[in-house]
Amino acid sequence: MGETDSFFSNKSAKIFVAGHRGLVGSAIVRKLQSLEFTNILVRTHAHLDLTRQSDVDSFFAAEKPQYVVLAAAKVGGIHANNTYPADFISINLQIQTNVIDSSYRHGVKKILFLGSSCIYPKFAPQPIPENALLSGPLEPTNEWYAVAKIAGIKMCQAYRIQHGFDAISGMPTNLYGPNDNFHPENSHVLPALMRRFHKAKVEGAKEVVVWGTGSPLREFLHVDDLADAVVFLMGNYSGLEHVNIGSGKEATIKELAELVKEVVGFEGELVWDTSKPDGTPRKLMDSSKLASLGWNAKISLKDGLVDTYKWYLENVKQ
Ligand SMILES: NC(=O)C1=CN([C@@H]2O[C@H](COP(=O)(O)OP(=O)(O)OC[C@H]3O[C@@H](n4cnc5c(N)ncnc54)[C@H](OP(=O)(O)O)[C@@H]3O)[C@@H](O)[C@H]2O)C=CC1
Ligand SMILES: C[C@H]1O[C@H](OP(=O)(O)OP(=O)(O)OC[C@H]2O[C@@H](n3cnc4c(=O)[nH]c(N)nc43)[C@H](O)[C@@H]2O)[C@@H](O)[C@@H](O)C1=O
Repeated sequence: MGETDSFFSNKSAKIFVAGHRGLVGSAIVRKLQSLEFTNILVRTHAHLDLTRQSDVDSFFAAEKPQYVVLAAAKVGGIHANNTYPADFISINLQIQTNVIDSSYRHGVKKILFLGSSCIYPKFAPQPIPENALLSGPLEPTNEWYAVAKIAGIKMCQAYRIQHGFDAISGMPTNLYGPNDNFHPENSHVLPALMRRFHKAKVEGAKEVVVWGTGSPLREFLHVDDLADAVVFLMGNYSGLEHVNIGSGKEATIKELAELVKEVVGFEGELVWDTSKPDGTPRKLMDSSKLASLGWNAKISLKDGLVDTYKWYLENVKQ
């Protein structure tokens, strides 16, 4: 079946995984290694700053990767997005523009760009289909990041239309798992709560503060499922439209907090800080397009939380 077939058939192809030390990039490297890909190209941020156009160009000219997965980005939770809008729009636009353009100009066979479910309008129809893109106003707490990600999708489409470049985009829902960012303020809700409940358990605290009202709904996907989907798309999809990547399962923030509390073993009370923003009320994606291609998520939220807490205890300095 032509081009898409060749990704799985050449295990020695040079694959650049940008952002390989992050939550997503590290999971993609693990997945590629488990499939016995032998030529995975990585660079730390310190060795290659992807916002520097000429450095990125020189890197691609010297290394000539055949495939690229772009998992390097400025990423954070609701507070970070709301507090550092300039960083979220400018760093992401720079990284993705440099990597997509250099990939095209240096003969990369295929690139996968990662966006996020926040690209969709705040009040999009639920579950959100791919064609809800640009159909209404964005959620204000993350519109800067969303605009950058929308530009990334459009850049992939434009390079495909004008140059025939095989650039595809995957839109993951909220992710979690090993190598997540557990920063107390700047992280996403799941690692933030895991850290806070763990600290409270160790210190014998009676209560834990959780942000917002607890009513927003979120769809969570374990990063190992996401990595599986990314590799699946590299081998099986070459279309113009971006592809939603979700679990199809949603929980309120209150339900999530109760589950994290149970997994961590904290026995105190939850206190809601309603001065903190709720963000989008609901963002369940319609992942039927990916399902029709033959991919579905496998890891339940409970199992994923148990796995992530184990990783946290073994790897994060307490
Ligand atoms: N986490 C989530 O819930 C979701 C993530 N995504 C998408 O997945 C992708 C990866 O996110 P995630 O793994 O969570 O993010 P992380 O923050 O865990 O990882 C991002 C990686 O990118 C690197 N990076 C950042 N800036 C630069 C730069 N200028 N030059 C080189 N490397 C850089 C970081 O290195 P360093 O730490 O050294 O700066 C880090 O290794 C992003 O595109 C994100 O939008 C989409 C939906 C949800
Ligand atoms: C992946 C996605 O991630 C972000 O959007 P978000 O889904 O709103 O992300 P979040 O995980 O930070 O919050 C989810 C919900 O949880 C509540 N909440 C409770 N307590 C804590 C808490 O302690 N920390 C955080 N961060 N949130 C908390 C919080 O108030 C909100 O209602 C964007 O960056 C966006 O750009 C994006 O792509």
